[in-house]
This record gives sequence, C-alpha cells and structure tokens, in this order.
Amino acid sequence: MLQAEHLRFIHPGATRQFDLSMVARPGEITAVSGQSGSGKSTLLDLIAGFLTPSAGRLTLDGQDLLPLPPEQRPISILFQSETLFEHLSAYQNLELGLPRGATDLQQQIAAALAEVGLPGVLKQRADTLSGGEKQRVALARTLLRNRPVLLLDEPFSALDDDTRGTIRTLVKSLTERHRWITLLVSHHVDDVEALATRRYQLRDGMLFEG
Ligand SMILES: Nc1ncnc2c1ncn2[C@@H]1O[C@H](COP(=O)(O)OP(=O)(O)OP(=O)(O)O)[C@@H](O)[C@H]1O
Repeated sequence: MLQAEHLRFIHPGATRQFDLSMVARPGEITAVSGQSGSGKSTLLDLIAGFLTPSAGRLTLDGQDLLPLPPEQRPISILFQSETLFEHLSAYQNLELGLPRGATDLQQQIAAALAEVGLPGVLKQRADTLSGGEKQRVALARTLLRNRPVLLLDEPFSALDDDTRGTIRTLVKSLTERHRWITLLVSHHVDDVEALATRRYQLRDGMLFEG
C-alpha cells in the first residue's frame, strides 16, 4: 500500500499550503481529480520525489520513500505525450535503463511488447509509431522495470477516442495482473468513471475521498 500522511508543501512565493493524505492499494487504480491549479501535479511531484515536503510521511508497505531520490523510488510515470527517444527503435528505447548484459534481455523485451499488444515493432523507430503505440511501448517499459507504483498524468488526453478506450483497458488489466499501485490524475470524468476503484478530490490544498 502507498500511503501519504499529511505531506505538507508550499510552492516558493505562494501562500497556499498543501496538506495531502491518501492511500492507494495494489491491483487498484486510484484517481485524483480537481480543478486546474488544485495541485494534482504537485501531488505527483511530491510522490515522485521532484518536490520535497516540509513535513509528513510517504511510505510504500511501510518503507519510507522520502529519503530516496527520484531515480531510486519504486515508481514509473506515464505522461500525456510519451517521452521516447524518437530516433531510437522501440527495442533501444526499452533497453535504456535496464541492466546491461542480461542474457535473456531480448526475450524479456519481446515478451513485454507482446503483453502490451505490440509484437513485431522491436526494430521500428519511435517516430514512426502512433500515439497509442508509444503509450504501449511506455507501458512495456513499466513492465520491464518492474516498479510497483505507476503514476499516470493525463495519459490518455492526446489519444483519439478508440485508442483511448483500448489503452485504458490495457492499463486496467496490467494493474490488476501485476498488482501495480496505479495513481491516475485526470480532468476527464469518463477516464475516472472507467478506471477508478478509489477516488479523491483535491480541494483547498487537501485530498477528500469519494
Ligand atoms: N513552481 C511553482 N511556483 C509557484 N507556484 C506554483 C509552482 N508550481 C505550481 N504552483 C502553483 O501551485 C498550485 C497547484 O499547481 P499544480 O500544477 O499542482 O495544479 P494542477 O492541479 O496540476 O493544475 P493543472 O490541472 O492545470 O495542471 C497552482 O496554484 C500553481 O499556480
């Protein structure tokens, strides 16, 4: 279980204090909605380690995450537009950041691409993939890195309606199958309706469940 307890933060020069508490459980998608400027990105940045709270606790199954720098946190992030290196192939993008020299790396990467419904794109350059295909490659990267927390920051916004539906279904099934703790930040009510097991509203610097 991922648990934030009274994470406090004030942006430099701002007056509003955030005081954020929530839980997110394995195999579930926890949705956070709120108006523009309510603090959704601030919450994700605190969890990912890009911002440091002035007080509070952040734990994963009891382990304190706050001392860890972003790259050591057991967290993957999926953004609206995927951050693949466009001039590299799907395989090369997936290989980056994985331990070198593993004998079965190629099989692992092929298996991850097959699991996200993209067999056969190993050698294809990222700039020749569609938006939905790039999101699938990014989900394959999450599978390969095997990090238990997935942060989704408006991940479906740039996709057309059909692709949006299929990527949503894929995120839900991967979350359930791999027991990911998935946190979804979205303006879109239909994304939240389709995916969320648990919901929070961000208002006045605080999270309210329901
Ligand atoms: N670097 C910063 N310095 C000062 N204030 C900031 C900074 N970043 C964000 N804020 C303020 O903190 C508040 C929350 O911003 P945040 O980006 O987290 O909201 P959000 O809910 O993600 O908004 P949106 O949905 O528009 O992306 C806003 O009032 C914003 O102006």
